[in-house]
This record gives sequence, structure tokens and C-alpha cells, in this order.
Amino acid sequence: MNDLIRLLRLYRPYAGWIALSIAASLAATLANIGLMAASGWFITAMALAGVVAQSFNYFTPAAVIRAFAILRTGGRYLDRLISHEATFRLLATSRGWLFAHLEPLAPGALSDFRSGDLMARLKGDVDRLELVFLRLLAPLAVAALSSIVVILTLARHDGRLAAAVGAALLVAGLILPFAAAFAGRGAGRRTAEISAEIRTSIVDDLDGLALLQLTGADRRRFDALDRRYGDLIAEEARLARSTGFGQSGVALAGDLAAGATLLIGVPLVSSGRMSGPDLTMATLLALAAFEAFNGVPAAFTGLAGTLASARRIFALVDRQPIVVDPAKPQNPPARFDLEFTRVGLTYPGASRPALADIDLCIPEGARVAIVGSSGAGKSSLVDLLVRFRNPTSGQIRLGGAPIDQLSGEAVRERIAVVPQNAHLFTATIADNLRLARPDASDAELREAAAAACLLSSIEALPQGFDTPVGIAGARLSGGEARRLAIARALLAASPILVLDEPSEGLDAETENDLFDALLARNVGRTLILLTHRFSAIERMDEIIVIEAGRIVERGRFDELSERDGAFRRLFDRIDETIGHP
Ligand SMILES: Nc1ncnc2c1ncn2[C@@H]1O[C@H](COP(=O)(O)OP(=O)(O)OP(=O)(O)O)[C@@H](O)[C@H]1O
Repeated sequence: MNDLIRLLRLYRPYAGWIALSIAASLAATLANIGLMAASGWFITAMALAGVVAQSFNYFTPAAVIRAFAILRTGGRYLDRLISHEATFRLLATSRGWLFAHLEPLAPGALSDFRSGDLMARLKGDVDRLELVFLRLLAPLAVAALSSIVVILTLARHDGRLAAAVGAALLVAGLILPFAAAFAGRGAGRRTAEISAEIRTSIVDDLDGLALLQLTGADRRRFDALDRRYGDLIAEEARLARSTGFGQSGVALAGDLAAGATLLIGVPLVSSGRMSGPDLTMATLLALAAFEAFNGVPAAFTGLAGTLASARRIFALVDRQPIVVDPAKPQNPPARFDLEFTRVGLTYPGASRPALADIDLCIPEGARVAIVGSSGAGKSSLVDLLVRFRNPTSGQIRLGGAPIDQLSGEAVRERIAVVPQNAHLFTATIADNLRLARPDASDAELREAAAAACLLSSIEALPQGFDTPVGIAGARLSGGEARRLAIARALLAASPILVLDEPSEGLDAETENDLFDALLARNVGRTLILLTHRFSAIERMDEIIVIEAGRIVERGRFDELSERDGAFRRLFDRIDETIGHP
């Protein structure tokens, strides 16, 4: 119930549109009921007049029938127009609203969601939200309001007629749909869950299709998906049976109401308390009133699925971001020295800290390499630096300002990071570069590409900077993709540049050229390298060695190489594994 109320609150900005749509739909439904009833009355009255050879003014009823017919058509057209407009507005804002909640959660608070799952929530689950409005709220309101009009009209003729039809409407409008919804509630919820699971799997499988083929797991995954589709069809069949039970119940209630009208009305006509045409009108009025209830059982059985989708959306919206910006962020500093004071980080649920007692000062313009074996804590350090996470203890300062007093955006504008698997968008090379600076000129793009040793490769392409990079950069080699990501970071012109294994996948010559270019073109800019490669480390001002989350050694390359310490142990190990000179 709480979920339903919360869902209805989402509709509040559209209360006007919803009221308009209900008004148009009500006009069309009443016109339809009126058309049936007036036509019945008219035909019976004409027939009776013919039997007794009496003159009959057919102009007025004919005009009323025409008016009802026009109102019905116009009302239906308006109803479709308004309800679609309201639905699209609702969908557009719901998706925007959900995305606005998602954005501050990335990356930390979303790390346990698969991208397919997020996609399923943003698409399928949001789509289902409209159903409450389109199939439940509006039809139920129209059915209830039109029933009141029908009951009041019948009550003017005879109270028993009104009571009989009212009772049947109550059964058709509430009791049967509730029974159908109760019978189908499990199937409705499971339909939403299985649909979301299938969407998630499809996105995952498509992402990893090449790997699935390589490992021969594609057939197994396909069969598993097929089985889930089988489950979905079975649940939908169950749901359809419940809906069908509800709908046939509504039709039966309508027929029973018409029968009851005749049962009560015929004696009234015989005793002269009711005219023949009025009885036809009352009978058709009762029958037509049930048409408004046709969609109600489906709306009720669909509610469980819609609420399951709403719960999946609320679960996302209710997540708290890992890092919250200060209410009043400080002005960004003018200098860019980095200072870590006794910084520690323990991931939730972890038995040991990923980082502990990190004391580190990187002056503006310094060139520093941070090295350590896999899992030592290098990426965690960078996450803290760009405020993707807060340290569990200690403090980080940028230009003297505690970074938790700065907005995340201000920090990230000043610290550009190129992670190991930097994402490239499915767009052209130029589009990917301009993500960092939309107003960058062509000359600036060329300069950034040259600084990342990528210009000659781009110029060799027939479409140059307008070459599409393929899905997530699939048309580029690993080394090219990495250099494109570096060029993008260089274009951002942030005073601090952090590169995670920038030369991975490059041959020795290109690697050398890349570091020559990076060092020559970024004088004055702080450069932090996370790397295992000697050619890069040798040229850095300082090397910081991390082991199990702690700084265990630091110094210049020649000092550390001579010392029999952690640095030598680390690189002896790498030499053994990759046979580095
Ligand atoms: N989101 C997370 N939740 C829990 N533990 C994490 C998380 N991210 C990293 N860790 C753990 O923290 C430790 C440091 O990981 P980190 O990714 O910082 O290492 P790294 O030095 O960057 O490794 P690599 O060179 O392989 O990228 C590891 O033990 C890792 O398992």
C-alpha cells in the first residue's frame, strides 16, 4: 500500500492532465451509454407509435442520438490525445527523475548493480509505471463516476432497479477485480521480476558475447534464457487466466443486471408505472454501464507487477550516495599541492584496511610514480583523490583545502584521471575528445592527440577525427584506445593528471615516445603515474611503493634501485613474470 501511495505521489505534478484525461474519457463513456439508451428508447417508441398509428416527433430524439454519437467520437479522440500526452510527460520525467537519483550514486553506490539491471530498471520498470495511471486510475475513476450517473438515472424510475444494477456494478467494479488481482498477484509480481531478469541477462550476454563464444558457453546461456522465457510465458498465462476470469465475471454481471432490470421492469410496465421505451432504455443503460468496467480486472491483475517494478525503482532511489557534497562547498584553491595525512580506507565488510596511515605530499608540478603489486591499493588511493570515496580516517588536502570541503565536481575538474579501462563512447574520435572540452577547436584536438602520440594514427584514417570508434571503442586497438583516453584527459587541461598504466599494450618505441611527449608537453602540471613500467618510472621525480595498503618505500629511481627493499623485490618479481630487461 505504501508503495502505491508513493507511486501516486509521483503523479502529483500531472494531476491536471490526469483530471483532464478522466473528464474526456468520462464524457466519451457517458455519451456511449447515452447513445445506447437513447437509441433503445427511440426504436421502441417508434415501434409502439407505429403499432397504434400515432404521430411521433422523431426530430428531438434523433438530434439527441446524433449529439451523443458526436460526443462519443470527440470524447474518445480527446481522451486518447490527453492520456497519451500525460503518459509521455510522466514517462519522460520519471526517467529523468530516476537518472538524477542515479548520477550521484555512481560509481561507488552502484558497484553492486549490473549494467543490464540498471538498464532494466530505467527502461522496463519505468515503462510499467504508466500502467497505474493509464489502466487503473483513469478507468476506475471513469467507471465509478459513470456508474453513479447510471444509478441516479435508474433511481428516478424505480429504486429497486437502481439497487439491482448498483449491486451488480459493485460486484463487477470491485469484488471481481479484487478476486482476480488476489488470484494473479504472485504471477504479476513474478512477471515483473522475470522480465527484469531477462533484460539484465540479455544486456550482460550481449556485452560478453565474444567471450561466451570463445568459451563455448553461448549455447548454455541461450538455453538458460530460453527456459526463463518459458517461465515468463507460464506466468503471463496465469495472469491472463486471472484477468479472463475477472473480465468474464464483469460480462456476466452486466447480463445479470440487464436480466434483473427486465425482471423488475416488466411488472412496472404491465402496471403502467413505467413506459415500454423507458424499460428498453433502462435495460440498455444497465448493459452499457458495464462496458466501462471491461478494463478494470486487467488493471487490478497488472497492479502487482507494476508495484514490483515500482519497488525496484524505489530501491535504487533510496540508496544513499557514498560521498555527499558539503552543503556550502569552499571556493576551489588556487594552488594544487596534494597532501595526505594519515589517510586510511576500509571498505564496508572488509576484514583489513585497503589503505592505512598514508602520509604523502605531492607538490604542484611534481612527477610521481605510485607502484605496488596487484591489490596493493593504488586504485583505492585514486578513488579517494577524486572523491569517489571518503577516507575512513585522515584527511586529504588540495592546495591546502580539505577536499571534503570542496564539491566533487570542483575536485574532478582539477584532477583528471585516466583509468586502466577508460570508457570510450560509441561516437567519433572527435566526439570522444570533446567530452572533456566541448568547445575545443580542431587545432586543440590535434594538439591533444599529438601529446598522446596518436595524431599520426588518426591522420592515417580516411575519416580522420570523424572516424567512429565503434561500440565502446571496439574498432581501436587497446593501445590506441588508451592513448585516446589520455588525449581526452590532456584536453581537459586539469592541473593534476593521474594515469593508470598509460603505456599498457604499447611497443617499446611508442611507449618511449608517449612518455617523451607527456613529460615535454606537461611542464608545470602534476603527473601521477600508476605503473609497472621501468621506462616511465625512471623519469619520475619520486617513486612511492605501496604494499598491502601502506607506503613502504619512497625515493628516486636510482636510490630505490640500489636499495635492497620493496621496490627491488617488486620489480624482480615483475622481471621474472614478464621477462623485462
Ligand atoms: N569496492 C571494493 N569493495 C571492497 N574491497 C575492495 C573494493 N575495491 C578494492 N577493494 C580491495 O581493496 C584492495 C586494494 O584494491 P585496489 O583496487 O586499490 O588495488 P590496486 O593496487 O589498484 O590493484 P591493481 O593494480 O590490480 O588494479 C584489494 O584488496 C581489493 O580487493
